[in-house]
Amino acid sequence: MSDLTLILLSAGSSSRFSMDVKKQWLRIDHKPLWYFVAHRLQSSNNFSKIIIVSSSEDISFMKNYAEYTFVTGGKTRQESLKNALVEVDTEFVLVSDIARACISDDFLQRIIAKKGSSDSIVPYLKVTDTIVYGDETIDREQVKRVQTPQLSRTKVLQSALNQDEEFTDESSAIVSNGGKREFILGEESAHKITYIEDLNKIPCLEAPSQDILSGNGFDVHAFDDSGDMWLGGVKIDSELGFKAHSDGDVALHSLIDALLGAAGMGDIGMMFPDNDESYKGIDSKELLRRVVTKIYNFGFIIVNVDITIAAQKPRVGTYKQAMRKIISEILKIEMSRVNVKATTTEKLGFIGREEGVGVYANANLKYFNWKTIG
Ligand SMILES: Nc1ccn([C@@H]2O[C@H](COP(=O)(O)OP(=O)(O)OP(=O)(O)O)[C@@H](O)[C@H]2O)c(=O)n1
Ligand SMILES: C[C@](O)(CO)[C@H](O)COP(=O)(O)O
Repeated sequence: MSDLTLILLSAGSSSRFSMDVKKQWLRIDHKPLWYFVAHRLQSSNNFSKIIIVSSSEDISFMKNYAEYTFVTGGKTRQESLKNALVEVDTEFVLVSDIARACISDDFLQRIIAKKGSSDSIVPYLKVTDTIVYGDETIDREQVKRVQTPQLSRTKVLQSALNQDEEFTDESSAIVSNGGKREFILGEESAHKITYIEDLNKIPCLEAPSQDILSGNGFDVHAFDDSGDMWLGGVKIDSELGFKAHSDGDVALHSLIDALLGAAGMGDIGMMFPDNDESYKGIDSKELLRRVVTKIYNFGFIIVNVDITIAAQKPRVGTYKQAMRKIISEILKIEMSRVNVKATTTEKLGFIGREEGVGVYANANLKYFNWKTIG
């Protein structure tokens, strides 16, 4: 049984990366970056457990990829780490930023070989530029650029993080609590992705797959006379509305399912349960906006969508352009990539009997190609 647990910190908000996609979700071929890193480190060593710390929203999607121990993070890196340490039952713990994507096997082995020789084993890089602090040029030989992974005695780290102070790395907390740290030479390829430009500074990342990911949706709503009729994001001139927990926009619901299907993110009912009062009467454009934000955050772009409205009534021909316009604005794609079709069912079935409307939708996604920027 291994005496070492790996914690990967992935609960940051990626704000300095300044893109719609969070850096954790950039694709390396088909793998999200967080999974690429976990998989890479996992194959280098026999860890007792691998703990991934992330936001609860991310964790629900992360579970699609692999069976790690997932822990919900906190407001700061340190809070996230404290949450994860609760799950650690080994003598030693290796902690790394998920954003250090290209840690080499040789580097990892050098750190692990030092296990037990100090409370904290810390990789660093030397500084080669002149360093000015305020107005004073300081001795650069005394300056170290601290990296991760850092290897700590679990109990020492737990106690160090109980101090009433915020630390930016494990070793600083340990030293401030009276523990010892030992520095070892780090490596350039363990550089942290903070800004988009950092992607050019690390060597091991393959371009994202350019496969098309396709999803479909289908939804039906019955007519009722309780409210306005909304279809494809547009108010329809009708004395009837749709029976629903939300505003009943059956076309947008079908489209949401198509988008979630293409992304592998479940379905509309999982995301917006119809027993949740906060969604009562909600504008479905708002639901679509939330889904689109997630789609982009999780590293996808939307290629095109196609919607077929099966309705004996209302006639939707005159509304199709308006639907395409509003949908393209919400999806942040060209209007030419949004198609809306309508058909009757030749008076057959529940649609033909004018009891309600059914909508089929299709969506195609691709991974965001980060190789083309930066
Ligand atoms: N509340 C937080 C904040 C950060 N981290 C993690 O700590 C590491 C170092 O943080 P950084 O690279 O700065 O990531 P972000 O916090 O996401 O970036 P930013 O500050 O630009 O928002 C990252 O792996 C990040 O996911 C974390 O687990 N929990
Ligand atoms: C731990 C760390 O990676 C060492 O350099 C760094 O301090 C964390 O980055 P952050 O930007 O302060 O979260």
